[in-house]
Amino acid sequence: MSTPIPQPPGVPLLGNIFDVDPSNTWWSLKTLAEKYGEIFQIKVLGHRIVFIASAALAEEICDEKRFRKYVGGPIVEIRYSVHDALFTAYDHEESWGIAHRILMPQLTPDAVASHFDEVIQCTDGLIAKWSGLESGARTRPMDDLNRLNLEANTLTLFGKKLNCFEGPEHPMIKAMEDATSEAMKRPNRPKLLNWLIHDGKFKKATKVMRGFAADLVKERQENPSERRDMLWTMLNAKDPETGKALTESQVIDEIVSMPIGSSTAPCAIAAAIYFLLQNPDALVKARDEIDAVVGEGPFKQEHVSQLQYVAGLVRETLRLSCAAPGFNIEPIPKKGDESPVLLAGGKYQVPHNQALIIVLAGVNRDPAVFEEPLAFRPERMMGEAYEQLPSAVKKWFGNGKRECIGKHWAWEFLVVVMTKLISELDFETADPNYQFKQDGWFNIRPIDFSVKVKSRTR
Ligand code: HEM
Repeated sequence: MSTPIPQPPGVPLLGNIFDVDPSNTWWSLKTLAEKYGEIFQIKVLGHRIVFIASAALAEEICDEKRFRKYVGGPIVEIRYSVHDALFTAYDHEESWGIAHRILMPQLTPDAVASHFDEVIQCTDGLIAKWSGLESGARTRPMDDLNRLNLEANTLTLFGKKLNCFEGPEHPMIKAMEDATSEAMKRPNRPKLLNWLIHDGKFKKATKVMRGFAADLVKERQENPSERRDMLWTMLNAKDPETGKALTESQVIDEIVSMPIGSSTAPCAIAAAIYFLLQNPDALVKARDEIDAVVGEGPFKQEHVSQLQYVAGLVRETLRLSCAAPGFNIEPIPKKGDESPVLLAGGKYQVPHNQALIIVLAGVNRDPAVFEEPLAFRPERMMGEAYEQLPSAVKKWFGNGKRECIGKHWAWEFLVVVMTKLISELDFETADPNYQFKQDGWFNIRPIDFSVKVKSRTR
């Protein structure tokens, strides 16, 4: 006999519509995970969704022999903007393999390391801006970190300097926010309402994002360069397996997908600044390590792998911030077999085609794995201690075949930016009563988090 999957009581007809705040879905899911534990379900507009919030169950459904990525809900909606790109392709679409094989060589650890100087250059822009702020001025780190991310992403992958720190925010940042927020909200609204009221915003954001990508392509075509970067690869490389190249429209799809994926990284950095302010001991340890490894500088690529405490700090940030808050899984269909899928050795049962969403806020804080799961302890994310953790609590970049293709880019960016911020700036909490809360769409960031920042006093 299986155990019923817990579900909040809900209301007649509308089900659990009021249990999930449409403007902060992931915070609602975190709250439900805290209440219901390892597994729970909700029903909205007749759809049942099952959420997984423990390390053991996440480990089980990350088994690629039984389960695969579920392309549904918001991921299907954002296909309006990027079609069958890497992030949005269905399992059966050939486009995924073609794009993956073409683009992967540009995102290996070595390829990413070759852009070290560019990431430093972009980060120097941020540091100059922050150290030039008037004494005592408050700033919201998220705003400038979004600018830094777009600047670094566009420069390293597409060879274009945007000068994002100057003037008003680049329109791409708002367009990504608008498109992803719309994609998250659409599945829970009646179709007619989407069409009547919300299509306009989605179309406008998509036009801005695709226009941004088209301009990058046009500029490169009009000014051919020796640079063999991601953009060159997108425009020239062929899939070694099928011999196919990306079509013009697919190039735009993949260009747009990169800054959207990458916009998770600034969310993690903003959270790391918060965690360090709350944990001054960790800041001291990180500074001591950076001072010992990099010293008076210059900071070089070969230092990155030596910064073990900073690496632990970045991993602990990814664990606790859940900057990418979850990902979707479904059972691999078996021809002619519609029998229920058993979880935890039969303790739970779900239909053969049930969408399962991993809520990392539950998995990453599972008390069965972590002592004091809410404490920020970079040490548990270093060396042997880290190696021994179950793989389910290290899924901040997703799972298996559909794991984040930008994970090495993200890692380099996070370690380099954190190292420079820690060694060159002093942060102070702007509001001592600030309560950490996050919101967001495809990624989550601290809400209304402000700091005071100045050059480091040595
Ligand atoms: C801290 C930073 C990042 C985190 C935590 C993160 C997390 C993730 C996760 C969890 C997935 C899997 C999504 C799913 O299963 O539906 C994913 C996929 C993806 N990410 Fe990232 N990501 C980050 C940075 C980046 C960067 C820097 C890029 C681009 C340079 C990127 C591009 C992508 C793409 C294209 C996919 C789809 C991959 C595929 O299905 O083949 N991400 N990411």
